[in-house]
Amino acid sequence: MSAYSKIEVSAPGSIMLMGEHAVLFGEPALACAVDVRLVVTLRPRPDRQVLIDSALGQYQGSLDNLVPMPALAFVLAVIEQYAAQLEQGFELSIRAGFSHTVGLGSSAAVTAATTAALAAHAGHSTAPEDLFSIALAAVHQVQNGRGSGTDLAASLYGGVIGYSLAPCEIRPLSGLPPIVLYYCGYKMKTPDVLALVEQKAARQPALYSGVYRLMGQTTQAAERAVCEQDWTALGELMNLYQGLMDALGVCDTTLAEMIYRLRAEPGVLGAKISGSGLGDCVLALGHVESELPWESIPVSVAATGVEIRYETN
Ligand SMILES: C[C@@](O)(CCO)CC(=O)[O-]
Repeated sequence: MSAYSKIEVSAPGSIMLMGEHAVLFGEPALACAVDVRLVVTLRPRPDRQVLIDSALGQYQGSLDNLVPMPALAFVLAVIEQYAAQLEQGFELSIRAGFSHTVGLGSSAAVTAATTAALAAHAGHSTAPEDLFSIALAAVHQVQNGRGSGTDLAASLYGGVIGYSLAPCEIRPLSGLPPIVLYYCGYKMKTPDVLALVEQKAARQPALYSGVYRLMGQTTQAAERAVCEQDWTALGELMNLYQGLMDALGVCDTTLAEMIYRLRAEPGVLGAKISGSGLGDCVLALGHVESELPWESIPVSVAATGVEIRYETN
């Protein structure tokens, strides 16, 4: 029997500040954990049953026979990583303090929190570097090998990070000035956007490589700006990166309108798409005074990543 009656893991949401797309081609990225959290609670069971209760659906299965359910794909992919090593099943309850439709990294947060809960239940290391490789394998399983893991790293480690995929490097950075996220009202799934960009890149491979290299140089300069707390430079680099995302083909009329409207605000230092593009969110650095017609989400950086609490009775 387990020595605990409950394991509670909370993981923060996250946003991509820079490095979108290019990070998948070896360039650096910048991301941060944000102050909205998702909580996964695991209660061990005496048998090998797996019960999941979440806003995305209810699930009932067994560690020996995990039936796919698309709405819970990330959670089930993590469970699959541990199933053979677990003696006892469990009940999992998932509660998010933020919507999974806006670009706050809810898939990364649920993957990070579930990985930590199952590692704890299996008696494995819960050090972020150990959780990271398992969580990334689960993401790759769901997304056919696609996904940089930038948002996962931000959710697991917390704070502001510089990130590179291969070799994997997570660099903790200092704080950020105010950020506001605006949701455009629709989004396209990241793997679908990546597939579109892949098609375009296949027609102009040399030019796309050049754009990814420039994106990498821009992100490196942005990481220096964050280290030096030079927010004017960071804002300019965000605008530059946005131009490169437009060149890749992931901007559209609504996102462009939002970006130019935000840049006209006196308190805004820079504005760009956050995430894969073709919908979802625009990120503005600085203060926005005017009422704008899009859902706004003020963001503050979450200093802590995944937190694990055991309860005994
Ligand atoms: C487009 C992309 O770079 C960011 C999506 O938030 C994909 C990834 O990093 O996995």
